[in-house]
Amino acid sequence: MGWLKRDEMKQEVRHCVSLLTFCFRKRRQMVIGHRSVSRAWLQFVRGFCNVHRSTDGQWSEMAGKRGALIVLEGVDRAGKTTQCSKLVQALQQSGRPAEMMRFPDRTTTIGQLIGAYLENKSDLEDHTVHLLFSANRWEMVPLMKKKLEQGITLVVDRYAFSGVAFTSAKPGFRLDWCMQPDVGLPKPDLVMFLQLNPAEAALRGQFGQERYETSVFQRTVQQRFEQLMKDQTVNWQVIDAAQNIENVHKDITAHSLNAINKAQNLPLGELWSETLKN
Ligand SMILES: Nc1ncnc2c1ncn2[C@@H]1O[C@H](COP(=O)(O)OP(=O)(O)OP(=O)(O)O)[C@@H](O)[C@H]1O
Ligand SMILES: Cc1cn([C@H]2C[C@H](O)[C@@H](COP(=O)(O)O)O2)c(=O)[nH]c1=O
Repeated sequence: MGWLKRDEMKQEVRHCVSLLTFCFRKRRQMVIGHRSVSRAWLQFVRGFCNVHRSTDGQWSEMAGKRGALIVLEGVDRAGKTTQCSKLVQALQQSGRPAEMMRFPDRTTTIGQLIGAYLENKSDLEDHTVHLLFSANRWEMVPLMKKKLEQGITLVVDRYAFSGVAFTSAKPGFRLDWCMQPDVGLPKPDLVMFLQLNPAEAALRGQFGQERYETSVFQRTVQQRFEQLMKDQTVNWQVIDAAQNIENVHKDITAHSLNAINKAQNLPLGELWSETLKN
């Protein structure tokens, strides 16, 4: 038998820990007097193997091995949601704890105001709605940090880059003004820009229903994203989103695995803290 690769080794260790946990739970039920000894032994085994199980039952590595913050960006209908779901599924299936988030998160009180605005059910002043989008990210920061610390990789459908690209596509909005409210957010370890011609994106499912879904506006949004991608403090990767779904997924997975490996021993950064200093 050949040597096990690092990931296969980790899988093996996780299986052993599962088995040991099961055995000791059974033993605990039988030998009540030795309960504390069994618990201590279990903790030792998990600590030794550097793994723990989160509340939703996923295995993850302990302190020092944080999850990665991975963001997918692009114009409307570029395929972000499709690819976020596929990536999370693939990571989970390979034993890497991962969860999806999306912005705007329309479930919160702030998110509901944004949702009504996007669906043209209400009107909001342009600066106000920009700040609401940003507040909708800040309200999720404690949860995001907690999950990353637990070793869970977060795959995020849009982030502050959409915030800046969409608002600055409106007349009278400077890029740096738009960036300011999001300075200091958790900095993504990787931002993948799904590159697709806005004209092609407009041909995909149900385009045109929400406020920003006009080809003219999306073309300006695309230009603003291109300006943001010049910032070398952010790890941007451009993905050809005109390929079929499986090939886009392959590209995204390769970049993500690389970012996950690199991020696990690095501290989480702060977005745009350096970029806007001068
Ligand atoms: N690579 C692809 N090729 C063709 N169609 C695709 C591809 N990826 C996604 N689609 C289709 O395009 C539509 C939009 O996909 P999806 O919702 O993933 O995009 P999105 O970028 O999240 O959109 P939005 O930002 O507008 O919510 C869906 O009907 C989806 O099935
Ligand atoms: C995060 C964010 C998004 N937007 C825009 C971009 C889209 O047109 C919608 C969200 O649509 P989705 O289908 O829910 O992805 O909102 C924005 O203007 N500002 C932001 O910060």
